[in-house]
Amino acid sequence: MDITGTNICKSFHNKPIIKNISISISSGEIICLLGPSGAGKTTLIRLLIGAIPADEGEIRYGETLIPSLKLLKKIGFMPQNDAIYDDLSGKDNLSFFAELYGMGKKEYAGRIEEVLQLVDLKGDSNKPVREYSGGMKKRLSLAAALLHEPKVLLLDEPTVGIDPVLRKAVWIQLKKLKEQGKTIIVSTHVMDEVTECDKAALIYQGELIQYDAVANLLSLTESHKIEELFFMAAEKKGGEAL
Ligand SMILES: Nc1ncnc2c1ncn2[C@@H]1O[C@H](COP(=O)(O)OP(=O)(O)OP(=O)(O)O)[C@@H](O)[C@H]1O
Repeated sequence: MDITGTNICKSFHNKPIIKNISISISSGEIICLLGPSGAGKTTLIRLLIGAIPADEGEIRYGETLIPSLKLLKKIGFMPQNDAIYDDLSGKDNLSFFAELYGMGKKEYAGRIEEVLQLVDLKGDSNKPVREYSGGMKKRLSLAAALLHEPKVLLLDEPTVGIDPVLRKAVWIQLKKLKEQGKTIIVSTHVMDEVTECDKAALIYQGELIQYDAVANLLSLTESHKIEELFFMAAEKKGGEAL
C-alpha cells in the first residue's frame, strides 16, 4: 500500500516540530527516517499512523485519508518504549494484543505461534516478560506489531539498546517481511543502518533535508558516510548536526 504525506506541519506549544514535509513511500519498500535525537522522527511516525493530527497537510494510504479506523487493522506499530506488560508472559502479552486487534481466539492461537517463531521467542514464550532481556522485549514488541498481519509496519527505533548481533537479526526479519510485500518505515539515529534500507528520509530540525535511494544519497557525499549530509545541513543552518 502506497503512503503519501503532503505538506505535513505539526507544532507543539507554537513551536514547529514538523515543517512542511512531503513524502511518498511505495508499497513493498523499507525506508528509514534518519535523524539526530529531537529531529522529529517519532512525531512524524505518530502523524503517519494517525495517532496525532497534523496542523496542516494530509496523509493518505492509497486513497484513504488518515486517521481511519478501517486502516488501523492494516497498520502495525512498534513504539519506541516497548508497550508490553512485565508481569505477563510473552504469550499472554500477545493474546492481550490479539484481543485488542479484535482477533478471535481460534484465529490468534495459531498466529501467536507463528509470530513467536518469526522472532525466535518460542522457547521463552511462557516466561514473564520481566525476565526478558532488552533484545527479547524488542522482539516481543515486533511480534505484537505483526500479529494482525498488517500491510504496513512503522517501527520507532526498533534496534535501539540492542547488541549488534540482535540488531542484525532484527534487520534480517525486516527484510523477510519486505519480501512478503510489506511496506516498512523504521526510524533510527544509527547512521550505519541506512544501508539496510531501500530509501532514507533524512530529518533535521523538523525538515526533510533529503529523501532518496540510499546509493543516490551516498553519491552526494565525499566520505561515503551519511553523516556528511547532516554536517552540510548543519553548516547551512548554523546548528549542530548530531
Ligand atoms: N507531545 C509533545 N509535546 C511537546 N513537545 C513535543 C511532544 N512530542 C515531541 N515534542 C518535541 O518535539 C521534538 C521532536 O521530538 P521527537 O520525539 O519527534 O524526536 P526524535 O527525532 O524522535 O528524537 P529521538 O531520536 O530522541 O527519539 C522534541 O523537541 C520534543 O521535545
